[in-house]
Amino acid sequence: MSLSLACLVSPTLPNPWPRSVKPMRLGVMASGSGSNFEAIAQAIRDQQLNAQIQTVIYNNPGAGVVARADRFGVGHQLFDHRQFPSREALDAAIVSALQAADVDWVIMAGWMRIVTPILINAFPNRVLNIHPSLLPSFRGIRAVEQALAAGVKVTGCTVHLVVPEVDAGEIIMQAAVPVLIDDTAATLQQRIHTQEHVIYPRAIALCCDRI
Ligand SMILES: Nc1nc2c(c(=O)[nH]1)N[C@@H](CN(C=O)c1ccc(C(=O)N[C@@H](CCC(=O)O)C(=O)O)cc1)CN2
Ligand SMILES: NCC(=O)N[C@@H]1O[C@H](COP(=O)([O-])[O-])[C@@H](O)[C@H]1O
Repeated sequence: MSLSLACLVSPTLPNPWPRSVKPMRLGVMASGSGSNFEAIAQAIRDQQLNAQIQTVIYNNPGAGVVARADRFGVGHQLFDHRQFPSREALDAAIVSALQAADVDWVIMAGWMRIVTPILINAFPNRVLNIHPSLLPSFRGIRAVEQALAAGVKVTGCTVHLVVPEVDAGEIIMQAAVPVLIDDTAATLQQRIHTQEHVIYPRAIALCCDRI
Protein backbone atom coordinates (compact mmCIF):
# COMPACT_ATOMS: atom_id res chain seq x y z
CA MET A 1 0.00 0.00 0.00
CA SER A 2 1.47 3.35 -0.95
CA LEU A 3 1.80 5.85 1.84
CA SER A 4 -0.50 8.25 0.00
CA LEU A 5 -3.30 5.76 0.60
CA ALA A 6 -2.39 5.60 4.23
CA CYS A 7 -4.47 8.67 4.99
CA LEU A 8 -7.51 6.49 4.24
CA VAL A 9 -6.46 3.97 6.87
CA SER A 10 -8.59 4.20 9.99
CA PRO A 11 -6.34 4.95 12.95
CA THR A 12 -8.33 2.43 14.94
CA LEU A 13 -7.65 -0.56 12.66
CA PRO A 14 -5.16 -3.11 13.99
CA ASN A 15 -1.79 -2.45 12.43
CA PRO A 16 -1.78 -4.78 9.40
CA TRP A 17 1.82 -4.07 8.63
CA PRO A 18 4.51 -6.50 9.68
CA ARG A 19 6.56 -5.26 12.58
CA SER A 20 10.21 -4.41 11.95
CA VAL A 21 12.29 -6.85 13.91
CA LYS A 22 14.74 -4.15 14.96
CA PRO A 23 13.06 -1.36 16.95
CA MET A 24 13.21 1.95 15.20
CA ARG A 25 15.28 4.55 17.06
CA LEU A 26 13.35 7.80 17.49
CA GLY A 27 14.48 11.30 18.36
CA VAL A 28 11.57 13.43 19.60
CA MET A 29 11.58 17.23 19.28
CA ALA A 30 9.15 19.19 21.48
CA SER A 31 8.63 22.75 22.68
CA GLY A 32 5.76 22.38 25.12
CA SER A 33 3.65 20.05 27.23
CA GLY A 34 4.74 16.81 25.56
CA SER A 35 1.40 14.94 25.53
CA ASN A 36 2.22 13.58 22.06
CA PHE A 37 5.62 12.43 23.33
CA GLU A 38 3.78 10.63 26.14
CA ALA A 39 1.32 9.02 23.73
CA ILE A 40 4.23 7.68 21.67
CA ALA A 41 6.16 6.51 24.73
CA GLN A 42 3.04 4.79 26.09
CA ALA A 43 2.39 3.09 22.74
CA ILE A 44 5.95 1.72 22.87
CA ARG A 45 5.45 0.56 26.47
CA ASP A 46 2.19 -1.12 25.42
CA GLN A 47 4.03 -2.83 22.55
CA GLN A 48 1.83 -1.05 20.01
CA LEU A 49 4.91 0.53 18.40
CA ASN A 50 8.16 -1.30 17.66
CA ALA A 51 10.45 1.59 18.52
CA GLN A 52 12.55 3.18 21.22
CA ILE A 53 12.94 6.87 22.01
CA GLN A 54 16.68 7.65 22.16
CA THR A 55 16.39 11.28 23.22
CA VAL A 56 14.05 14.24 23.59
CA ILE A 57 15.22 17.56 22.18
CA TYR A 58 13.45 20.58 23.65
CA ASN A 59 13.93 24.33 23.17
CA ASN A 60 12.04 25.94 26.04
CA PRO A 61 13.47 25.70 29.58
CA GLY A 62 10.78 24.31 31.84
CA ALA A 63 8.81 22.68 29.02
CA GLY A 64 6.38 20.08 30.35
CA VAL A 65 7.88 17.43 28.08
CA VAL A 66 10.89 17.22 30.46
CA ALA A 67 8.84 15.83 33.35
CA ARG A 68 7.08 13.42 31.02
CA ALA A 69 10.40 12.21 29.63
CA ASP A 70 11.72 11.71 33.16
CA ARG A 71 8.65 9.60 33.99
CA PHE A 72 9.45 7.34 31.05
CA GLY A 73 13.19 7.28 31.75
CA VAL A 74 13.99 9.04 28.47
CA GLY A 75 16.96 11.39 28.31
CA HIS A 76 16.45 14.99 27.23
CA GLN A 77 18.63 17.80 25.90
CA LEU A 78 17.87 21.53 25.92
CA PHE A 79 18.63 23.49 22.77
CA ASP A 80 17.29 26.95 23.62
CA HIS A 81 16.89 28.68 20.26
CA ARG A 82 17.58 32.02 21.92
CA GLN A 83 21.12 30.89 22.65
CA PHE A 84 22.00 30.29 19.01
CA PRO A 85 22.99 32.94 16.45
CA SER A 86 20.82 31.53 13.68
CA ARG A 87 18.30 28.84 12.75
CA GLU A 88 21.06 27.05 10.89
CA ALA A 89 23.34 26.99 13.94
CA LEU A 90 20.52 25.65 16.10
CA ASP A 91 19.68 22.94 13.56
CA ALA A 92 23.31 21.93 13.12
CA ALA A 93 23.65 21.44 16.87
CA ILE A 94 20.43 19.43 17.01
CA VAL A 95 21.55 17.25 14.08
CA SER A 96 24.79 16.48 15.91
CA ALA A 97 22.87 15.42 19.01
CA LEU A 98 20.43 13.28 17.01
CA GLN A 99 23.25 11.61 15.09
CA ALA A 100 25.13 10.99 18.35
CA ALA A 101 21.98 9.25 19.61
CA ASP A 102 21.93 7.22 16.38
CA VAL A 103 18.27 7.94 15.63
CA ASP A 104 16.54 6.63 12.52
CA TRP A 105 13.51 8.95 12.62
CA VAL A 106 12.95 12.48 13.90
CA ILE A 107 9.52 12.96 15.46
CA MET A 108 8.36 16.57 15.86
CA ALA A 109 5.79 16.61 18.65
CA GLY A 110 4.85 20.25 19.14
CA TRP A 111 8.20 21.62 17.91
CA MET A 112 7.39 25.26 17.43
CA ARG A 113 10.31 26.35 15.29
CA ILE A 114 10.68 26.30 11.54
CA VAL A 115 13.57 23.97 10.71
CA THR A 116 16.06 24.41 7.90
CA PRO A 117 17.29 22.02 5.19
CA ILE A 118 20.29 21.36 7.46
CA LEU A 119 18.06 19.23 9.66
CA ILE A 120 15.69 17.98 6.96
CA ASN A 121 18.51 16.84 4.66
CA ALA A 122 20.30 15.07 7.50
CA PHE A 123 17.27 12.75 7.81
CA PRO A 124 15.81 12.56 4.27
CA ASN A 125 12.16 11.47 4.32
CA ARG A 126 12.62 10.61 7.98
CA VAL A 127 11.21 13.69 9.76
CA LEU A 128 7.54 13.61 10.85
CA ASN A 129 5.32 16.31 12.30
CA ILE A 130 1.86 16.42 13.86
CA HIS A 131 -0.28 19.43 13.02
CA PRO A 132 -3.64 20.37 14.63
CA SER A 133 -5.65 20.82 11.44
CA LEU A 134 -6.66 18.90 8.33
CA LEU A 135 -3.82 20.07 6.09
CA PRO A 136 -3.60 21.79 3.73
CA SER A 137 -6.10 23.90 5.64
CA PHE A 138 -4.77 26.17 8.39
CA ARG A 139 -1.02 25.82 8.07
CA GLY A 140 1.39 27.38 10.57
CA ILE A 141 0.88 28.35 14.17
CA ARG A 142 -2.46 28.85 15.92
CA ALA A 143 -4.17 26.41 13.54
CA VAL A 144 -6.97 25.72 16.05
CA GLU A 145 -7.75 29.42 16.35
CA GLN A 146 -7.63 29.70 12.54
CA ALA A 147 -10.25 26.94 12.21
CA LEU A 148 -12.54 28.58 14.76
CA ALA A 149 -12.19 31.96 13.05
CA ALA A 150 -12.95 30.40 9.66
CA GLY A 151 -16.16 28.86 11.00
CA VAL A 152 -15.45 25.33 9.72
CA LYS A 153 -17.67 22.54 11.12
CA VAL A 154 -15.01 19.86 10.80
CA THR A 155 -11.31 20.09 11.55
CA GLY A 156 -8.78 17.60 12.89
CA CYS A 157 -5.11 16.69 12.85
CA THR A 158 -2.51 15.58 10.36
CA VAL A 159 0.74 13.62 10.49
CA HIS A 160 3.00 14.56 7.62
CA LEU A 161 6.56 14.35 6.43
CA VAL A 162 8.54 17.54 7.02
CA VAL A 163 9.87 19.47 4.02
CA PRO A 164 11.32 22.99 3.89
CA GLU A 165 7.93 24.50 3.00
CA VAL A 166 6.04 24.60 6.27
CA ASP A 167 3.27 22.00 6.70
CA ALA A 168 3.47 21.03 2.99
CA GLY A 169 5.01 17.57 3.16
CA GLU A 170 3.36 14.25 2.20
CA ILE A 171 0.37 13.48 4.39
CA ILE A 172 0.72 10.19 6.23
CA MET A 173 -2.47 10.05 8.30
CA GLN A 174 -5.34 12.30 9.37
CA ALA A 175 -8.23 12.23 11.82
CA ALA A 176 -11.29 14.51 11.78
CA VAL A 177 -13.21 16.01 14.70
CA PRO A 178 -16.41 18.08 14.75
CA VAL A 179 -16.34 21.76 15.70
CA LEU A 180 -19.18 22.34 18.18
CA ILE A 181 -21.22 25.51 18.36
CA ASP A 182 -19.94 26.42 21.82
CA ASP A 183 -16.34 25.41 21.24
CA THR A 184 -13.53 27.54 22.53
CA ALA A 185 -9.94 27.14 21.36
CA ALA A 186 -9.31 25.11 24.52
CA THR A 187 -12.24 22.69 24.07
CA LEU A 188 -11.49 22.20 20.39
CA GLN A 189 -7.77 21.75 21.07
CA GLN A 190 -8.56 19.07 23.60
CA ARG A 191 -10.78 17.18 21.14
CA ILE A 192 -8.00 17.38 18.54
CA HIS A 193 -5.36 16.30 21.06
CA THR A 194 -7.31 13.13 21.79
CA GLN A 195 -7.13 12.17 18.12
CA GLU A 196 -3.47 13.19 17.82
CA HIS A 197 -2.62 10.69 20.53
CA VAL A 198 -4.32 7.97 18.49
CA ILE A 199 -2.91 8.67 15.04
CA TYR A 200 0.68 9.68 15.82
CA PRO A 201 1.81 6.27 17.13
CA ARG A 202 -0.08 4.61 14.28
CA ALA A 203 1.51 6.86 11.67
CA ILE A 204 5.00 6.25 13.08
CA ALA A 205 4.40 2.49 12.98
CA LEU A 206 3.24 2.82 9.38
CA CYS A 207 6.30 4.79 8.34
CA CYS A 208 8.87 2.78 10.27
CA ASP A 209 7.60 -0.52 8.85
CA ARG A 210 7.85 0.72 5.27
CA ILE A 211 11.66 0.91 5.30
N1 LIG B 1 10.68 23.60 7.56
C1 LIG B 1 9.68 23.16 8.35
N2 LIG B 1 9.74 23.39 9.67
C2 LIG B 1 8.72 22.96 10.46
C3 LIG B 1 7.59 22.31 9.92
C4 LIG B 1 7.57 22.06 8.51
O1 LIG B 1 6.61 21.45 7.98
N3 LIG B 1 8.62 22.50 7.76
N4 LIG B 1 6.53 21.94 10.75
C5 LIG B 1 6.50 22.75 11.96
C6 LIG B 1 5.42 22.59 12.98
N5 LIG B 1 4.55 23.75 12.82
C7 LIG B 1 3.25 23.43 12.52
O2 LIG B 1 2.85 22.25 12.51
C8 LIG B 1 5.01 25.08 12.94
C9 LIG B 1 5.68 25.48 14.10
C10 LIG B 1 6.14 26.78 14.21
C11 LIG B 1 5.95 27.71 13.19
C12 LIG B 1 6.49 29.10 13.33
O3 LIG B 1 6.13 30.01 12.56
N6 LIG B 1 7.39 29.31 14.31
C13 LIG B 1 8.03 30.61 14.53
C14 LIG B 1 8.13 30.88 16.02
C15 LIG B 1 6.76 30.81 16.66
C16 LIG B 1 6.89 30.87 18.18
O4 LIG B 1 8.03 30.77 18.70
O5 LIG B 1 5.82 30.99 18.82
C17 LIG B 1 9.44 30.60 13.96
O6 LIG B 1 10.04 29.50 13.84
O7 LIG B 1 9.94 31.72 13.73
C18 LIG B 1 5.27 27.31 12.04
C19 LIG B 1 4.79 26.00 11.90
C20 LIG B 1 7.80 22.63 12.70
N7 LIG B 1 8.80 23.18 11.82
N1 LIG C 1 2.16 24.06 14.23
C1 LIG C 1 2.62 23.06 15.15
C2 LIG C 1 1.57 22.79 16.22
O1 LIG C 1 0.72 23.63 16.48
N2 LIG C 1 1.69 21.61 16.82
C3 LIG C 1 0.78 21.24 17.88
O2 LIG C 1 1.38 21.50 19.14
C4 LIG C 1 0.71 20.66 20.10
C5 LIG C 1 1.75 20.06 21.01
O3 LIG C 1 1.09 19.44 22.10
P1 LIG C 1 1.94 18.51 23.10
O4 LIG C 1 3.17 19.31 23.51
O5 LIG C 1 0.99 18.26 24.24
O6 LIG C 1 2.31 17.26 22.34
C6 LIG C 1 -0.05 19.58 19.31
O7 LIG C 1 -1.44 19.84 19.36
C7 LIG C 1 0.46 19.76 17.89
O8 LIG C 1 -0.51 19.44 16.90
